[in-house]
Amino acid sequence: MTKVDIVSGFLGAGKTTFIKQLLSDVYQGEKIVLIENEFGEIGIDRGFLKDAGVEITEMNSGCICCTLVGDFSTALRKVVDEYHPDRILIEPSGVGKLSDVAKAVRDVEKHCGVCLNGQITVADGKKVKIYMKNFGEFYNNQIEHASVIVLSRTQSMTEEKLKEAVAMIREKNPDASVITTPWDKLDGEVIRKALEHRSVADQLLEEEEHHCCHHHEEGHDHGHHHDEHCSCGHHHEEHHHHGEECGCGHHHHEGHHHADEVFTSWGTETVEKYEKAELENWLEEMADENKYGTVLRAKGIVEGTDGQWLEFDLVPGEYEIRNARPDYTGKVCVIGTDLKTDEIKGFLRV
Ligand SMILES: Nc1nc2c(ncn2[C@@H]2O[C@H](COP(=O)(O)OP(=O)(O)OP(=O)(O)O)[C@@H](O)[C@H]2O)c(=O)[nH]1
Repeated sequence: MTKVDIVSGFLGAGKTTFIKQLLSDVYQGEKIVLIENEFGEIGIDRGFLKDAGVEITEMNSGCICCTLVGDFSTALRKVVDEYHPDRILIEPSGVGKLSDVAKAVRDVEKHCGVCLNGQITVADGKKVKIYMKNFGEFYNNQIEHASVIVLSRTQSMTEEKLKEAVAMIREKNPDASVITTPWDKLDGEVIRKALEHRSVADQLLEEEEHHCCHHHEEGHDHGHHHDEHCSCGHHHEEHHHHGEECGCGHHHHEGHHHADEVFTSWGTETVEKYEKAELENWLEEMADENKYGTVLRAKGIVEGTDGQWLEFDLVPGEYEIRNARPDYTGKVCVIGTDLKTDEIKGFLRV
C-alpha cells in the first residue's frame, strides 16, 4: 500500500522548502514520487528534487479536485504501477482547498492501491492574520483540514506574534499538531513524531475501524461543510449545469469564488538579460508597493547581464535573489490579485 501525504499551503508558504527537508531528514531511504499541481503557467525548475532522485509528476493543466478527477485517478494509478513508490507526496496549488484534494485521494483509494496518510499544511507564521483576513475562503480551508500545521519563518517572529498566530490557528483547528520551532533546529525524528500525531478522536476511530490509515466518513473533518465548493481554478458554469456536481462531491453555489476569479497567475519565458540591480529594484517594488498590483508570489530564473543566472523568490514584504545554474531559457511567474500585467511586461521588456 502506497501512503499519500498532502503538503498544502498558501502561495509562498514554504511547501517546497519543507518537502525538501522531509526528503532529506524524514523520508530518507523511501521511494518517493512527488505530484505537483501548480496554479500557474510556467513550471519553475525544481532541479534539486530531480537531483535527489525524486520522480516528479506535474499536473499543470487544471486542478486535482474536480475537472481532473478522472485524470487524477489515472495519474495516481500510473504512478503506483510504474514506480511502486513507498510514498506519494502531493503538493497542491497554493490556492487549492485541502479538503478537496483529500477527498479526491479518498475517492480513488480503493482503486489505486493508495491510502491517505498525512494532511500537512505549511503556513507562513508572519502572514496568518493578514491571509485569514484577506483570503480566508481559500486559506482557512487549508488550516481547518490539516492534521499537522507547519509554521514557516518563525525564526524572525517575536514570541508575542507567534503566540497570536498560533491562537488564530487553534481557533480554526484545535486538534492539529502545530510545529512552531524553526525547522533547521529540528531533527528528522521530531518532525516524524509530529507528523504521526493523531487527535484522540482520530485514534479512537482508527481503532474501531482497523483501517490502514484514516476514517473515511463524510463531514468528519473539522469545519467541513457539505455545500463547500472546490477551488480548482475553473468556472463550473462552463462545464456543468446549474446545481450539478462536478465530481468533487460539492455543490457549487453562487457567492463562492473560484481561485481564478480571485487570483491571477501570469508567466512568461524570456531571453532578455537583466542587471542584478534592476532585478533587485523591481523585486523591492513588487514586495512593498502596489505598482504592479497585489503581488502575492513571484518566482523565476533569468540570465544576468554578466552571464550569471539569477533565481528569485518573492512573497509580500520579502524577496531573495540567488545565483543559479543556467536554465534552458529564462522564466518568470507572478501570482496575485489585480495584477498590472502591462507594467510587469514593461519592466521585463517582453
Ligand atoms: N527565512 C525563511 N525563508 C523561508 C522559509 N520557508 C520558506 N522560505 C523562503 O520562502 C520562499 C518560498 O518558499 P517555497 O518553499 O518555494 O514556497 P512554496 O509554498 O513552495 O511556494 P509556491 O511556489 O507558491 O508553491 C523561498 O524563497 C524560501 O527560501 C523559512 O522558514 N524561513
